[in-house]
Amino acid sequence: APQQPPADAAAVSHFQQYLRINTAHPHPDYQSAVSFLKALATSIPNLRTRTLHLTTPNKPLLLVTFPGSNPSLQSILFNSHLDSVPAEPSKWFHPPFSAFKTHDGSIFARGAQDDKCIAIQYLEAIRNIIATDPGFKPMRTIHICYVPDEEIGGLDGMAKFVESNEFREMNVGFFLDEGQASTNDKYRVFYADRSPWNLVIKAEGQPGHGSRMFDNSALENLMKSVEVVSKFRENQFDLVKAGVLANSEVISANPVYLKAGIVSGDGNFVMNMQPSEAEAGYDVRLPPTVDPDLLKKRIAEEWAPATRNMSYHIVEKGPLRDYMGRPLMTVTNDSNPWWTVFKHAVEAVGGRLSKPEILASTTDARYMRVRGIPTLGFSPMKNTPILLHDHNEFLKESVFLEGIKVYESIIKALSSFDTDSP
Ligand SMILES: CSCC[C@H](NC=O)C(=O)O
Ligand SMILES: [Zn+2]
Ligand SMILES: [Zn+2]
Repeated sequence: APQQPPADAAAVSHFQQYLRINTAHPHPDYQSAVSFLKALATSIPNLRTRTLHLTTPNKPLLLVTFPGSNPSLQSILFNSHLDSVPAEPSKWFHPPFSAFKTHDGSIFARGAQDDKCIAIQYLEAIRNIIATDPGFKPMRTIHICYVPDEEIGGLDGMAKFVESNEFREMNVGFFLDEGQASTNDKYRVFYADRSPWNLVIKAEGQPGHGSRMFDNSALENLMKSVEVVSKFRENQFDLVKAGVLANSEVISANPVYLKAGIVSGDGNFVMNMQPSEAEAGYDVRLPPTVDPDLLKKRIAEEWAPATRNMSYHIVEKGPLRDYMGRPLMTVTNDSNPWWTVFKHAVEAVGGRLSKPEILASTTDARYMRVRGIPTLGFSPMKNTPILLHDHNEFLKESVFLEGIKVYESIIKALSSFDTDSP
């Protein structure tokens, strides 16, 4: 194996140890994850830790703090969620909680990209800064939070945290959350997330014998709607395929379930009965640039029209506007000083950023943006296939280590930046 400085080998080993803790839903081992991270943080001089229990004892939130020399300045908060989505071991080359490292340095594990890399990188970056300059003290206080439940919407995690006194007292000025891997030489950065809606459309209709022909059966009505939604989806997707808009800039409406039919005692569907009810579920995502009321009107008039005996239910899984009524987007130009400092810090270590993007999915960043806190999504992984939530998620150790250097630069720059944003 190639020679590796001991600090790098230790950082990689910490990453692997963390990946071996199974924090996948539905039974994430948060206790082990928090004890591990707490021990890792306390092995670094000057870091303090606090564990908060905002809901039940089995959903802890770990807060790591590096106190700044000027507590009157707004602090910086780095975030990483503790949980992962499940993995199907039989579909993986290496067991998903083994953190197996191949001869070419690829580390396979659920969470390697999403988002256990940044959890360890934040801490190792601070460790390196202090190792190089034992007298280093940030001017602004730096916090890292490790939160539960991001993958299931964050209601018992970040949503509760931002309501807490602990959070209010932190006086956060800038928030850095997870991003996504980039397949090219530039790092990606995200200034907004799409907002998720869970949409259920239901049809009711006349039941009847399977042999009868009549109008307005529930399934016939539902299938008409399914076609209409598919057509809308196709039009949106065509804009992406034509290169007019990015994936995350259109509305997606993907079918996730269909439910209909009469089930008999033996568990099979009854074949000669037309059901009186049928429903379809959609995962809908709205970019912050669209008007949600227009989509609601379309759903009411075209996707689930009462004239076809249809009804619908939307569960909005996140806010669309901040407390000032503005779309949830962080400014990425020089009018936002945090952006300028962040960008220069990435460039100072030879990194290049691609054009800021909207994230196609949803993260806990929305809970900060809704409070007007400037927030970027960033996970420094370049030349890396995008494998979050996929089988065989992996990250190369060289990419992981390079990310630590990027955070060293970001942490130093942001924590010593002295004009408070307006
Ligand atoms: C309803 S919030 C869901 C959050 C989840 N986040 C990551 O995948 C997502 O589906 O985007
Ligand atoms: Zn994530
Ligand atoms: Zn995820």
